[in-house]
Amino acid sequence: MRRAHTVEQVREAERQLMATLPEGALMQRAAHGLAHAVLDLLGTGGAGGAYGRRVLLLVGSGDNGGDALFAGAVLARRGVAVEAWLLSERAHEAGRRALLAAGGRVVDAPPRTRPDLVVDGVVGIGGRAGLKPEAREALAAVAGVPVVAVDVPSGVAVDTGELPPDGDHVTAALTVTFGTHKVAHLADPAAAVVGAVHLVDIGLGPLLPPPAAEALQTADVAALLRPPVGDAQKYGRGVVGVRAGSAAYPGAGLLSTAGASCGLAGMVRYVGDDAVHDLVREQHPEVVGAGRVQAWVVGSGSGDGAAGTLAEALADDVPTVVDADALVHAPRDRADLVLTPHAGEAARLLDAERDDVEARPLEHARRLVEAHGCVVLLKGRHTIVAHPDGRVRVTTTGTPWLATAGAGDVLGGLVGALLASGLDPFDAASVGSWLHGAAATRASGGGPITAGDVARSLPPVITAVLGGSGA
Ligand SMILES: NC(=O)C1=CN([C@@H]2O[C@H](COP(=O)(O)OP(=O)(O)OC[C@H]3O[C@@H](n4cnc5c(N)ncnc54)[C@H](O)[C@@H]3O)[C@@H](O)[C@H]2O)[C@@H](O)CC1
Ligand SMILES: Nc1ncnc2c1ncn2[C@@H]1O[C@H](COP(=O)(O)OP(=O)(O)O)[C@@H](O)[C@H]1O
Ligand SMILES: [K+]
Repeated sequence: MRRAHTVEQVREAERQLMATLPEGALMQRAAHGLAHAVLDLLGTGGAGGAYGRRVLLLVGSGDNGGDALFAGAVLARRGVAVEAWLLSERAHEAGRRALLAAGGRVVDAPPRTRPDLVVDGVVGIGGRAGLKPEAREALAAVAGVPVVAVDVPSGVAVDTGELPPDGDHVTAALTVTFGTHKVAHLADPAAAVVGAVHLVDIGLGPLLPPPAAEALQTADVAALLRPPVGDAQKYGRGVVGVRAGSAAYPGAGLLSTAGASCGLAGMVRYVGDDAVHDLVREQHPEVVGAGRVQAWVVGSGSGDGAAGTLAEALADDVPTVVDADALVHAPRDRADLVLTPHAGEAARLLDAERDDVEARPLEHARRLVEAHGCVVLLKGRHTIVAHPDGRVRVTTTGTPWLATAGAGDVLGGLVGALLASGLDPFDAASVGSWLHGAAATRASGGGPITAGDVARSLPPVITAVLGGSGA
C-alpha cells in the first residue's frame, strides 16, 4: 500500500523521531536520499561520472531549502557544478556553509550556463499554495530545465492536492519525498505535476498514524480479491444483477453487463428493457434474467426510468452500485451503496460547478460522502474512493485513453461483481477502480481503446494480479 499523511501527521511523527536522534540527523538522511536520486536522474553512473554536470538549487527560507543545500554539498563533492540561488533573505545557515565548503557556489541571479537540472527547495510541507514573485521569476529563468522537487513541488497545496488558480506552482519531473507520501502526491490535480515520486525512508514509518489517503498496489489488490476455492459453486461466489440500459441507450446495458462479466462473480443477471436483454443474450449467452442477487448495478443509460429501476433494486436490500441517471435518486440513509459519479454528475449532486469539482476532487468526494453516508467513487484521472469513516483511496492505475464513452459503465458492472463476491463497498470500489485502470493500460498499449476493450482485458489482468500468467 502506498500511504500518504497530512503535514500535521508528518510533523508529529518527525517531532517524536527527532527527540531520539542527534540534531540534524533527519535532514542528513533526507539530503543524502535526495542527492542520490538526483545523481540517478543525471545518469552519473557512466564513464564521465558527475563531472561537468550542472545543478541549480532554488532555495527558500526553511528546511526544504536546507535539504536542497545539504544535497547540493553531496553533489558538489561528487564533482557536480552546484549553484544555489537563494530566494529569500534567510536560508538554512548550516546547509549554506556545507555547500560552500564542498565547493558549491551561492548566486543571486540566473546562471549564465543553462543547468542540466533544477532542484526545487523553495518550500516543502511548510509552504502555502502559490509562489512568491522571486520564486516565480527564478523558475521562469530556467523554464524547460527538468525540475527535481524536494518533498513536494513548491506551490501545491500539500494536504488537499489542490493547485493555485493561476498556475503558480512547480511542475516536477521527479519528486523526492521523505518519511511518507503526502496527499498531494496521490490526489489530483497536484498529483499530475509531481512527476515520478521517490520515497526516501528516514525512519518515520513506525511513528505514523493511519494515513489520510492511500493507493492500492498490485499485492494489495491480490490480497483483497476473492478467487474461488476448491469446492466453489456459482451461487456461493455471488450473483451480480445489472439494471442498466434502455431502448434509448442499449449500449450502457451491454457495457455494464460486460464489466459485471469479468469473472469475479459466479453469475450475472440482467433485468431491463426486452430489446436490450436480447442484445445482452447475444453477446453474453451466460447472462440470465431476474432472480436473487448479492449486489445490484443500477443507472447507466437508464434514462427517465432510473428512479423506478433504482427503487426496485434497493427493495432487495443488497449492496448496490448507483451510477449515472440513478445518482440523483440515491437515498441518503443506505451505507451499503457505492455512488460512482464523474465530475459533472458530482457537480449536479452538490449544486456545484464542474470546474470546481475538477479543481478540488478530494474536497468534493468528501462532501458527497457526508451528504449520502456511503462510499463515493469520484471518477477522474486519479479516481478517488472515499468512505464515511474518513478513509480515502486514490487510484493511480490507468491511462488517459480510458477517458472514452462507456468506460464508466464497465466500471460500474465490475464494482458490482466485486460487491457480489463479498468485498465491502470501500474495497469493491477501490479494487474495481484499480483493475479498471490496469485493464485500460493493458488494452491500450499506448494507443486508443474502446470501453469493450477494457472489459475484455479484465480477466487477463486479474490473472496477472493473482500471480498467474496473462499480463
Ligand atoms: N522537520 C524535519 O525533521 C524534516 C524536514 N525536512 C524538510 O523540511 C521541510 C519543511 O521545512 P519547514 O518547516 O522549514 O518549511 P518549508 O521549508 O516548507 O517552508 C519554510 C517557510 O517558507 C515560507 N513560505 C511559506 N509558503 C511560501 C510560499 N508559497 N512561497 C515562498 N515562501 C513561503 C514560510 O515562511 C515557511 O515557514 C520538509 O518539506 C522537508 O523538505 C526534511 O529535512 C526531513 C526532516
Ligand atoms: N484523464 C484520464 N486519465 C485516466 N482515466 C480517466 C481520465 N479521465 C477519465 N478517466 C476514467 O475514464 C472513465 C470514464 O467514465 P465516465 O466519465 O463515467 O464515462 P461514461 O459515462 O462515458 O462511461 C472513468 O473510469 C474515469 O476515471
Ligand atoms: K519543494
